[in-house]
Amino acid sequence: MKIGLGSDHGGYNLKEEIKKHLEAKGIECVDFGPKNDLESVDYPIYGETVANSVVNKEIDYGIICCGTGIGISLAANKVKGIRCAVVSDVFSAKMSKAHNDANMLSLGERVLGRGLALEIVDAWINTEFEGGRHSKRVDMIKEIEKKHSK
Ligand SMILES: O=C(CO)[C@H](O)[C@H](O)COP(=O)(O)O
Repeated sequence: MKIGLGSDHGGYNLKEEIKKHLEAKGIECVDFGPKNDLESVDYPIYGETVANSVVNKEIDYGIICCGTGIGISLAANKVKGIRCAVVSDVFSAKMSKAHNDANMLSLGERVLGRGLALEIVDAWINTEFEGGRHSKRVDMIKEIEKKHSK
């Protein structure tokens, strides 16, 4: 499994913690930046960059962070084919994969402690999409996307 990571300055430390955590498990990570949190950067750039890499199949999944997880997820979700879930609890992390087939996860460094954030990451990467009745609903989301991308 290859995971792309990105953040803004507000999510930088959490991105670094997630990278350490995943690499310690032998999971390959591609870090799309930023390289430090010394300056303020704009989250849409990093949300879109990681999202592009997911839809281009250069990576399997994306995990992105900003202060709240919200802004960067909104940017990622503008990329056709992305289903990015902002998550703050383990149950929603599991459901975002099992029911919604989320291909990106977004976390807020100013919302979550490190321990919970890493539990959420583990729950998310270890959960599979269940398919079945959920496939039809995910397909309906894709239809909406098609309708609005003309
Ligand atoms: O959470 C975020 C977007 O949803 C950003 O990280 C946050 O807005 C950055 O704020 P500031 O420039 O004040 O550090």
